[in-house]
Amino acid sequence: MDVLVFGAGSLGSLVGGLLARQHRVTLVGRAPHAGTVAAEGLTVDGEIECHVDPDGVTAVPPDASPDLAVVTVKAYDTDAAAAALADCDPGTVLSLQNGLDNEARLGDRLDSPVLAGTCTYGAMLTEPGRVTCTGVGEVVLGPREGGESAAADRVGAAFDEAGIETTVAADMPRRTWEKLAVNAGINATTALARIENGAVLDGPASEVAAAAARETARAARAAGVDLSDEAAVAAVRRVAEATADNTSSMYQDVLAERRTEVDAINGAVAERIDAPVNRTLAGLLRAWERARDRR
Ligand SMILES: NC(=O)C1=CN([C@@H]2O[C@H](COP(=O)(O)OP(=O)(O)OC[C@H]3O[C@@H](n4cnc5c(N)ncnc54)[C@H](OP(=O)(O)O)[C@@H]3O)[C@@H](O)[C@H]2O)C=CC1
Ligand SMILES: CC(C)(CO)C(=O)C(=O)O
Repeated sequence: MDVLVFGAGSLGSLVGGLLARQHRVTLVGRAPHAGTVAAEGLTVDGEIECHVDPDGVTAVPPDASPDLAVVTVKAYDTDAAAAALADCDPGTVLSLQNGLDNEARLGDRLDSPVLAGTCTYGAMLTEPGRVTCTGVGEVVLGPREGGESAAADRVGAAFDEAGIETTVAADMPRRTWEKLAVNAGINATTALARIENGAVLDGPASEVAAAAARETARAARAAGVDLSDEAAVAAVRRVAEATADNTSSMYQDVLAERRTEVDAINGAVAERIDAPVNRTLAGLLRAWERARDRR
């Protein structure tokens, strides 16, 4: 399969690197990483080790016509990704991003079928040309509106062939909302309290995380998706246990003084229903981002 990964930072480099063991892959990322990949290849280390030779570029090549485009930019860059992909008319598009509405935004702007995906692999770009796999997880993908499709089966088979743990699912709307509940519960709570994921399992942070997850489940049900409060809270606890020592991506963003994905996570919940916990978490993170922008 001819695969173009749009947004070759941490996750895109890991997924693209693993896919390159079996497929022709182009990583679209930033300098100097893209140049190093083009000149010297990409090294994957950590829980998976390999060295592969994908193409590395800083823009979608004018003659690109990929069978699959995997979108791995941060949620706030999704519209720009869609604009950049419009000209190359990918056979299928797959979002592996966190947050709500990424697939809808891509679908609104592209003619290609857009698949939803969730990913529990952990990735960290450590230097140009090198990405560390910090956790082997699973990719779950399927049609964004649910059900089955030949495109989802093809992409699932291609990921499988490359040795990526993959499930093709017919219930992506529920799974996307469940992942949102996990991120709504863990990310902002850990970023604001400056704690590792495991600290939401008990103590003062646990009720904040559970309340944010319950509100997310309520927003899911308002959108016609069957996600119970109990399932959402159980998912937060399961992930917090499995990633107890992790610094969540939002906490990492705050530590590095980077913009966060709060708008697509807690903000997306608070936009849909009256959700005081998510509204407060989003408000505090946005206040921090505003102060950061002014520094
Ligand atoms: N890292 C992880 O382990 C996991 C991440 N995710 C999700 O995956 C998504 C990506 O996360 P992550 O990989 O950590 O983020 P990164 O910031 O590491 O990667 C995104 C990359 O895309 C680049 N990019 C953005 N716009 C363009 C463009 N127009 N052209 C070329 N490159 C571009 C960014 O560059 P720049 O920063 O210069 O804009 C950055 O290098 C997020 O939604 C995250 O929540 C999900 C599961 C695990
Ligand atoms: C699952 C979790 C919470 C792992 O840290 C994550 O997706 C993130 O940090 O963004």
